[in-house]
Amino acid sequence: MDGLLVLADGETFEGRVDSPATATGEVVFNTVHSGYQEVITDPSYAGQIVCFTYPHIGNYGVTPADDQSGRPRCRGVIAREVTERPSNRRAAEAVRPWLARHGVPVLTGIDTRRLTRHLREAGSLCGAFGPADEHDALQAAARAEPGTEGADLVSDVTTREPYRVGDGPMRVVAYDLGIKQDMLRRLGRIATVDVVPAGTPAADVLARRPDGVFLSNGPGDPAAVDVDVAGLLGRVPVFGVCLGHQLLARALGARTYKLPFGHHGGNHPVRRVSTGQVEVTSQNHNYAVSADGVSGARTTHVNLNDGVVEGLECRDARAFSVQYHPEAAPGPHDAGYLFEEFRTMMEHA
Ligand SMILES: NC(=O)CC[C@H](N)C(=O)O
Repeated sequence: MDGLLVLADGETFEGRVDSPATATGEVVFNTVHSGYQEVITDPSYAGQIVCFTYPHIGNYGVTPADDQSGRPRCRGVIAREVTERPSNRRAAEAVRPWLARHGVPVLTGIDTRRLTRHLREAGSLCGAFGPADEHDALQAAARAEPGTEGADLVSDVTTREPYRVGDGPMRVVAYDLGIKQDMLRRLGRIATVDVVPAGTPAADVLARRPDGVFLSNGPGDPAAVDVDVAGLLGRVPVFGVCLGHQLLARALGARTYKLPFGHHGGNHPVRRVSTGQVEVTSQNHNYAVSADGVSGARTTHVNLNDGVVEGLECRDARAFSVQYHPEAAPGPHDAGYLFEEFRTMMEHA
């Protein structure tokens, strides 16, 4: 049926929707060419509608091994075209029925290039899409949507009970702030990992006598997420990724701020300051760390597109973090070495 996306600033985009269901959330664009399933099941996208700039998704279906959590996490999916029937006969399911089964609306046929240009110029905006004859209701929903600003979406995605994965030689406690499965797979190769809920006190974590603590990715505004990182610093090695990077930086005195439209893709160039080497990275974040105000830490990685701080290290506290995703899923594996650096830090602690 005819569909319509209405943004909070009134901009509209005509397309097609599969059902009368509507989707409301902060609209972000992701530029990956493949890996739509990893993006859609990444809990970091909770509260958001994802627009794929790549014009055609779904051609290899969905496969459980690619899930980054138990189900799709974004509020809605926008793409120029979503394949009806995957060409990959090994696929467990096609994308459209998979999304329908999980209640995630799909909008296709819109001018995704014009939407992307608009978000780049206007910045991330909340929006709502649904049947084309519901313009006024969609505009009201878009304007009423709080988005991720100040939103603690982590509590919606974290585990309620601790659980254990992996069989590596080290002992790691990982805060589940919306943790991706491929992060757990990478950690599980270097450690036996106790995954704990977001609200776990630092004292409980330290009582497990870990060799290291991992702070995971996750949705929403880091300023709205309450994890006692300061209670860990100096007592145990800490490695943070994406939201975990932002929380570590805040515990070190840094300010976090919202980027105009974030970094969401698989080809962001990041320079490693110590070697000058450039890593092509997988990224998915709307907030960033301001370098000023960080005490006792140095910037280890910088984004070559816009100079955003992409990594920090606090040698005294045996803590380091990156804004981008070393586990990829989706995207390149250039930064996989960071998990070995975490293991080395724990071995020499
Ligand atoms: N992938 C993430 O951990 C995202 C971190 C944070 N929610 C942001 O948007 O910046």
